[in-house]
Amino acid sequence: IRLELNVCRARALKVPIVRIPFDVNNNVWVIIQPLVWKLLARLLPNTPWSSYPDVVRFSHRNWYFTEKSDTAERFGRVWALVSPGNVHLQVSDPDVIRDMCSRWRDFSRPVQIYKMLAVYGPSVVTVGLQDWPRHRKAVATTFNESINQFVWDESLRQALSMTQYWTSPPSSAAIPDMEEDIRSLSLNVLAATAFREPYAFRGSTQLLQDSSNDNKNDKVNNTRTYRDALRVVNKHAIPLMLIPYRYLASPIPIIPQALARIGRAAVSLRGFLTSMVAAETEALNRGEAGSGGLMTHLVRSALDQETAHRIGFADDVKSASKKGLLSFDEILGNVFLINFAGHDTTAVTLSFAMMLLAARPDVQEWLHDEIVAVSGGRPVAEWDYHEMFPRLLRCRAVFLETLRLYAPIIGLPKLSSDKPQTLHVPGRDGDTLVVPPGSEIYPLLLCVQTDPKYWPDEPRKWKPARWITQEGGLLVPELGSYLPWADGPQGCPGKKFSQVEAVAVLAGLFGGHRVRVVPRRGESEQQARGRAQACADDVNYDLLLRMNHADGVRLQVVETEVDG
Ligand code: HEM
Repeated sequence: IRLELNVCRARALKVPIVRIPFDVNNNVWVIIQPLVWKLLARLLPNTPWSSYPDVVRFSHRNWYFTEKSDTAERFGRVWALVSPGNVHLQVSDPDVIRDMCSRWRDFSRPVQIYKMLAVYGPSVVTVGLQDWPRHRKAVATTFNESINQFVWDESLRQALSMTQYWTSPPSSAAIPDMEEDIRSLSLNVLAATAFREPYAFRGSTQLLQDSSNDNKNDKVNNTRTYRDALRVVNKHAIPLMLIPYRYLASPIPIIPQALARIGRAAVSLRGFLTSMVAAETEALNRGEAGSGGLMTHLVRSALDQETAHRIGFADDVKSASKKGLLSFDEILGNVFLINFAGHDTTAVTLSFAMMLLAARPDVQEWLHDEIVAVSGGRPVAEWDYHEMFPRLLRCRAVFLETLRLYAPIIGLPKLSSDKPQTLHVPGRDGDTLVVPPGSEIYPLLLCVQTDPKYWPDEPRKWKPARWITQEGGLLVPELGSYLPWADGPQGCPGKKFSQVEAVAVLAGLFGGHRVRVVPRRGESEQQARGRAQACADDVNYDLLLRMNHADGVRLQVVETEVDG
């Protein structure tokens, strides 16, 4: 009955409708659906996914990825996915998406689904419309060119250490855990950028060794440094979002040891952050420069200048809000958020890029030629950010193309305000769509990013070369047709940060090395590469888009042979 009531609501909008029996985000369905798909594959082996009826295809949580631009062809640029839970309007018109992103008050982010990210306090993604500009102003000022310069230097340093780890035994035969190593690298870059304090790279096997030594020495916490605490907190963010860390860390005996350990790491992280924020505040009060990291910029943009000498921060959220500043808890909330938003997004994209590059030695060659030409054979320690980053267009192309097809965030839900909102949608009656108050609307990023109208050259193929124009510059996609970092005032402030990190890592690695797939017994090199491509296309979307079985393809990094 609820499904049919929702169908009636959707019909009133005069848009094509696809019915599904469960809301794709329904918690029970999220948990049981992998089993359902496994069972289906077993019962009907070799049945192509495209031959299933819509009711099956659109009940899959990954339908954005599997359908790509087909929905625009079949249903047009605005249509509705209707379940007993809700009507989800789907939009794949670049102009309409940009219009919605710029009208952030009319089409806001549904903050209630991000509330759980407020582990240490409110942040730019958890507060309502009224407080959002205050948070955004403080967060946006932290991202500047001096930070990018540091990200470049640190990412190169980490990439060299990672390459050394990958080319030394035991990893030289095959990388034990490529995804985990790239996550470590990305975490080290973020941790170092916060306070301009570098950390040594530790590969997955070294981390296992560290943790077993800690257990032997009875160190229950393994959070000796800010980076270690951040690693545990980021890795176990989901339990921390569900249960307040104070409860996990409390000495209640019924709390399992594993959870208690996570709780203690969260308490340690708060302690590190508190003392670091205090140090930055004192430096400011003494008229000193501070560390110059992300944290210095955040503290300075959020600090209450009038009372800095006395208490450092506006006392509470209310007084901070009156002055347009951030309270202490809000600063901690935003530091956590920046770390959370900036860690896995870049790391999973780099992991996809590694897998795809392993499948395509020709693209590695293409990258290598550019890196050698731009660096002029100088050692990595002399690679200058301002001189090299703008010229490493092929490295940037690999990252941009990976984000086009494998964007880590593929759903950007919007909620229309409490008044009807009009959108200009060409081709509809009167070229308008009136969106009822409180409607959920989803811009279909992967649909526009694979639409042949905007990406005419084999849009579903991973082809980094499409980003290099005939004049040798970087392609500027048609407005609204490429949105992995979203768009408008609420778009990602870490866009350049992530590009600088990714380009440095790719240049640092592929300047002198190649990655290859280790073939299975009896498998040809060609078949092994096909397996790497298939692995990149076998994905799951939990918090981010990830490969299901990256560990099923063994990669090896080898030094590039010098000609002659
Ligand atoms: C490939 C890498 C990245 C991608 C694809 C990405 C994507 C996005 C997207 C799509 C949003 C908007 C989310 C929404 O509206 O619901 C966003 C927001 C945000 N991102 Fe990123 N991001 C990346 C890297 C980073 C990095 C490296 C940082 C920081 C170091 C960062 C910090 C943030 C923050 C703070 C926000 C919230 C902005 C606001 O609400 O005003 N991101 N990101």
